[in-house]
Amino acid sequence: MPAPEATTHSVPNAIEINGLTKTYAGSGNNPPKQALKGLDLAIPTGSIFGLLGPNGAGKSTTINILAGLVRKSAGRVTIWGFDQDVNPRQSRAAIGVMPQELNIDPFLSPRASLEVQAGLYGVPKSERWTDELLDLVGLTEQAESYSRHLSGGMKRRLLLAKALVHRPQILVLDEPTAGVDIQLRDMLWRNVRRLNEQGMTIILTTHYLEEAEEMCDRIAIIDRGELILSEETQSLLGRTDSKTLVVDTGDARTLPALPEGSRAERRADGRLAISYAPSRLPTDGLIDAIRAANLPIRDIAVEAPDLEDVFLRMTSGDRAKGA
Ligand SMILES: Nc1ncnc2c1ncn2[C@@H]1O[C@H](COP(=O)(O)OP(=O)(O)OP(=O)(O)O)[C@@H](O)[C@H]1O
Repeated sequence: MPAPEATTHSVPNAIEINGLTKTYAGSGNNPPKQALKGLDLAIPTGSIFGLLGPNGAGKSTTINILAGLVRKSAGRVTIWGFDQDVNPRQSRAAIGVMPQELNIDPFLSPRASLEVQAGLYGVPKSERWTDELLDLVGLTEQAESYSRHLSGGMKRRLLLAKALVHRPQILVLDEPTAGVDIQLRDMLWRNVRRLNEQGMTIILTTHYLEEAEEMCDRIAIIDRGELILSEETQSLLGRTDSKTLVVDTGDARTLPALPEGSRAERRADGRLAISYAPSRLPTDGLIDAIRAANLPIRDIAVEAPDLEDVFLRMTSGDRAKGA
């Protein structure tokens, strides 16, 4: 169990990372690799926090340092108010990590795996919640089977349960839905939301930007070992100040005269697409212009930018092109 002091106090930031640096030693022909270059990051208590970045950005390195699996080269990591270097036991007790790899002992049953894990964290028998955990992740029926007989999805469920044995305040999920089916994904997100509602801070990495947009209230983007931004998801999506008004004008194909600052084109399906900056041009001004051009409006929709647009603009791809 977490140390008593870890359970009774609350902190504004579940995790604080300051000047975090990691250089992996080189080997053979490979030079040393600086994976993190002085990362600063605060993860507010109670959030569902998305850590995003292109391949090789340093996400796994960050998570593995939080989990105590990789040693940082420099910097400070505070977990639930406990400095990892000063109070390693308490900081470890406050966090549970569901790793990417399916690292499960094939000869233990799910129940035994959870009991062993609880033992590793020093959870007294009277405080274990093995049955509840098995139920939570839908493994009650398989509780006594050999883990090697579990499907990939079931192994992932078991990893989630293992991350929770010591009732951590913070749950970290590293690419939890990579390659999983929709059913498992839904189970995972239902549980994540429920745990978050009960007060648990959730940190996840994902390659699925739609998923981050849907699940996370706050998102940090890192790239090449540096923080690019850390913002509320909504404000991040508002950053691009660009929307597209899409109008079905039936058979009419002319382009209307539009206010300055907007741009119209016909899409392959014949619909009129007008891109504009909502902060400068109100949508109804565009609709007036379409009416003034005597174009029928059969259907109308406004497309807002999604996280993918923001992400591509903020990370290496576009920055390298000078965008
Ligand atoms: N054990 C290691 N030894 C040497 N270099 C490493 C090691 N682990 C990671 N790296 C390098 O550090 C950089 C950051 O890797 P990391 O796995 O943290 O990125 P990531 O953002 O998680 O990427 P991905 O999305 O591909 O998992 C990469 O350039 C990677 O090649």
